[in-house]
Amino acid sequence: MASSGQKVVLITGCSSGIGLRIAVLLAKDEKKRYHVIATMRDLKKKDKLVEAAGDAYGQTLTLQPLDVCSDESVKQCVNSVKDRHIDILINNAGIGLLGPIESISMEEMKKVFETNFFGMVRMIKEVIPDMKKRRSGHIVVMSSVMGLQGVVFNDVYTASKFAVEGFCESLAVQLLKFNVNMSLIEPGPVHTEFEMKMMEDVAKMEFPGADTDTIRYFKDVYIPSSMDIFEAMGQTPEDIAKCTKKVIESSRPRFRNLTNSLYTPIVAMKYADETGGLSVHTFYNLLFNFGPLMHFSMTILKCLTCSCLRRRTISPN
Ligand SMILES: NC(=O)C1=CN([C@@H]2O[C@H](COP(=O)(O)OP(=O)(O)OC[C@H]3O[C@@H](n4cnc5c(N)ncnc54)[C@H](OP(=O)(O)O)[C@@H]3O)[C@@H](O)[C@H]2O)C=CC1
Ligand SMILES: CC1=C(/C=C/C(C)=C/C=C/C(C)=C/C=O)C(C)(C)CCC1
Repeated sequence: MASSGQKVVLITGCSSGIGLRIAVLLAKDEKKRYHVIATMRDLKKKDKLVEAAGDAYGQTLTLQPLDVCSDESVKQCVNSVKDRHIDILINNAGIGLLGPIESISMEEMKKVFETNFFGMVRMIKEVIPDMKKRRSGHIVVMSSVMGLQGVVFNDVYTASKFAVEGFCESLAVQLLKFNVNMSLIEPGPVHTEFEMKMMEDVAKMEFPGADTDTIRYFKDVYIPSSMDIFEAMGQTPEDIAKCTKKVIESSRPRFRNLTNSLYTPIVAMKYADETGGLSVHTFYNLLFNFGPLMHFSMTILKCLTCSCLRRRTISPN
């Protein structure tokens, strides 16, 4: 149970990756300012978290089952919290989906929206009545740079994160009237199981319904370039956890928080040309004309990220 003065933080999707690291970092806060309710849909997967939490487990960190795709599970979990008092909700649970849309079933696409978008909405709907009543609270959402800029062959995942962005941007205004803050964290590539799960899915894919050219562009052009991007730009889940901690500890938390300054030019490009042409053609060229030279284009990207742009992101340290 939280002791007085401690902030209650509920985090979704703590069995691995970013959620696990945020839970551990907050639970190990040296001033013990947080009581972390780390949730996961299958408690059989708790070992990695329990081990990483060490002494904090059972003290500043407790576990609860929570599946963001189930109304009942969300209700049960929030009801299990003393007085339903949650100071900070961190919506982290999410899944990826990669590949030509011709090969992806509608069921798979709906699952991505059910988890990434409706899962977040379900959580927020459950906690805001109490936060509004108390005139205090902070909702943090793990969005993505793919919520700001579309990326080829990530069509459905990107769409789910765009939905997250639109929803939160709209709700943030109303919540501010009740002194409830809303913050989006916008990571680029992060080395977690997310990356592994997607690559495993791709290896198994047979691409029904897709033509040979599309399959070739996906497997021989996109995948190697994407691996280069992960290698050159990839952050660790610890980096994202540190950025998230900074955001929740800020006296005036920002709404959007890029974690990787290398992405700033990509996002800026979108706002530099409202017709969208600059983004579409730059991405086309980077992938199809400079794809084999991706290492080289990564260097250009790094040069573009000058110090004034760097100031606009939150460094993990
Ligand atoms: N890795 C990356 O490159 C990036 C990731 N993100 C976002 O970060 C978030 C975390 O991803 P990351 O840590 O990388 O990936 P992981 O796959 O390591 O973690 C995802 C977590 O979400 C959980 N989850 C999935 N479905 C549900 C559900 N229905 N209910 C509850 N939990 C669920 C998973 O649980 P289980 O073990 O049960 O499957 C797991 O704990 C996601 O929202 C993702 O979109 C954003 C930008 C980049
Ligand atoms: C930037 C960029 C590319 C890839 C970006 C990738 C792979 C981003 C991954 C982001 C993730 C994993 C976000 C999770 O939410 C391409 C298309 C190769 C073309 C050149 C520019």
